[in-house]
Amino acid sequence: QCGQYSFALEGPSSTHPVVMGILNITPDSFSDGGRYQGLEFALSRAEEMIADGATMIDIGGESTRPGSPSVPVAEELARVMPALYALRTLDVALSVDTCKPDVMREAIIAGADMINDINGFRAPGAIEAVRDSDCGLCLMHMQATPQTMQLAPSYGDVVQEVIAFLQVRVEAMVEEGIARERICIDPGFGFGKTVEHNYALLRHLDRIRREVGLPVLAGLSRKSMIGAVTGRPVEERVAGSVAGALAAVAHGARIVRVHDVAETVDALKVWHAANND
Ligand SMILES: Cn1c(SCC(=O)Nc2ccccc2)nc2c(=O)[nH]c(N)nc21
Repeated sequence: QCGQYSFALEGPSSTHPVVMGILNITPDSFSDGGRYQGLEFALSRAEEMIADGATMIDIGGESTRPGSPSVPVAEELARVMPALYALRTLDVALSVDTCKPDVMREAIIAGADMINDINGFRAPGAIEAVRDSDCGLCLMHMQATPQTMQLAPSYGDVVQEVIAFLQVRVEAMVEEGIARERICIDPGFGFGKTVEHNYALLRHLDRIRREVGLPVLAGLSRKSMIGAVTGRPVEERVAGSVAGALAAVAHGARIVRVHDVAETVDALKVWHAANND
């Protein structure tokens, strides 16, 4: 199972970017109450995203909205693990979005193909939890914590500081025995950045890829950086998000994390046809 991460990045995806569909399983996505209906929903949503062309799915059990409270590990496991077991029968690479070493460990045992840690594997025990496996690891930049990151984001040179953070974290992981080719990097759009910071990072994504030397994952979908320039509320940000995904791929992203899979896949197909002979 873990090997599907590398497969997702090679094969047909070596020339085409990977579209990773977002599957939120936070309680409000169990809006109809029961966990079972939630699982039914998760499975049908995953099948829909695969049919629409997603080759990876990101399963997240903890909301990371600015100011959101942290979820106890038992609760996060109770949300993530049933979904992971339900989805691992599908022909798709599975990414689990968590910062907790205990959740990482269980997710890997259950066959997760990638661990997606918005905290850059900085929690005590996080690197140990993922070391003895071969699953992919997404290393994301965040300034401060979800509780404080949007209070007053500040940088001297945001691109240089994000590059430096990623380089230091990659070296720390390699030092602790993590194979470098398991890692993809992510500037963390919206995690302790102003709109201007986010667009500077997007414009210089290729420099980030070159200077850190690893595949880039970009997650702009429906975020406030899209809303800020379109004036659209979250549910009306599809066109802006698709444009953001194209821009990210044009600037070197290998994986784009999106809500609107069908629209993004179609746009990337046309983009590819227009830019590759
Ligand atoms: C788990 N996760 C998230 S959650 C935040 C989010 O989607 N907010 C949001 C969603 C919809 C509307 C407004 C904001 N963003 C990233 C990312 O950019 N990269 C990686 N690797 N993982 C990520």
